[in-house]
Amino acid sequence: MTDSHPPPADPRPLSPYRAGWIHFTNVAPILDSLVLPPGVTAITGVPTQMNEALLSGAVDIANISAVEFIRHADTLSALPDFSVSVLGPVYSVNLFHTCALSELKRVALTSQSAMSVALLEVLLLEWGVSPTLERAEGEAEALLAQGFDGVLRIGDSALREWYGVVGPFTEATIVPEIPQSGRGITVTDLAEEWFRVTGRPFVFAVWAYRKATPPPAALLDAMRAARRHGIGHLAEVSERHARKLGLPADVVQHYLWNFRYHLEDADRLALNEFADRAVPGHAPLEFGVR
Ligand SMILES: C=C(O[C@@H]1C=C(C(=O)O)C=C[C@H]1O)C(=O)O
Repeated sequence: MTDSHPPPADPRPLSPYRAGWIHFTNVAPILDSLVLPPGVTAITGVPTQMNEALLSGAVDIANISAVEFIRHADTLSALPDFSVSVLGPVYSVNLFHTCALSELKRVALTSQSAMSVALLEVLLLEWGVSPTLERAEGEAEALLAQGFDGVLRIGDSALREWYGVVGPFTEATIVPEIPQSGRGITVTDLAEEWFRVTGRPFVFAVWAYRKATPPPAALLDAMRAARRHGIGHLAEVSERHARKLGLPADVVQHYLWNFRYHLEDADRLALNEFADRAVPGHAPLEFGVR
């Protein structure tokens, strides 16, 4: 008699399972109330750090820049129903500039983001310009004063800087017309530009995992419960983050309810269109476990 056991019915690894979360405010409605199931651990960081953590194998699943999912579509799968997308403006992926878009010569890039840089490259083709692109950290306004004519910023600091340049205002001001300039600086929202060019949503992040290590069902259940709770308590989430960001709660609440946290057909079509433009020859995009 050998001491062999039948293989487990569910081949997904039970533990330890490692997650990497980009914990910008825009993911707060999913992550703030997430209770990790036993056997799952999580680290946090900015998009480029979580992209690297997933690709190097330091974590098994992460919400990563969608362009890295596209570039590594041969080894990565994405959850079929989670995303950070918008239809139209996003407010936190901004090009701050002091000249017309068609006259850009020198643009500072953020080193926190892969997705916004890839989106900017697609849009530069549309605008018919090819400025030099350099990584440079710091406040947009300071970099513009140092000789850059465009500065790309994302996430919480971009949201705060946008408000600082074009504010103060209330939610009532954003909806009919997004305030776009102040103090000699224009703010171009890259997701709004993508919508103007394609008429589609823009998918910034997906929850991707290496095909060999799909997430346990308990983690997916916990993520869906956390998302239901977060979206159901958006006013509280917004107030908490507004205090941290130093922004009015109604502006933060508008920022958050504007996101599409469920990846739907329109988002997949948009992701495929972006993939074909930004990463020609990419492997087919695969959406895995439910
Ligand atoms: C829209 C944003 O979304 C984030 C932007 C990402 C990127 O630019 O690589 C990655 C994940 C998203 O959560 C933002 O932070 O401003």
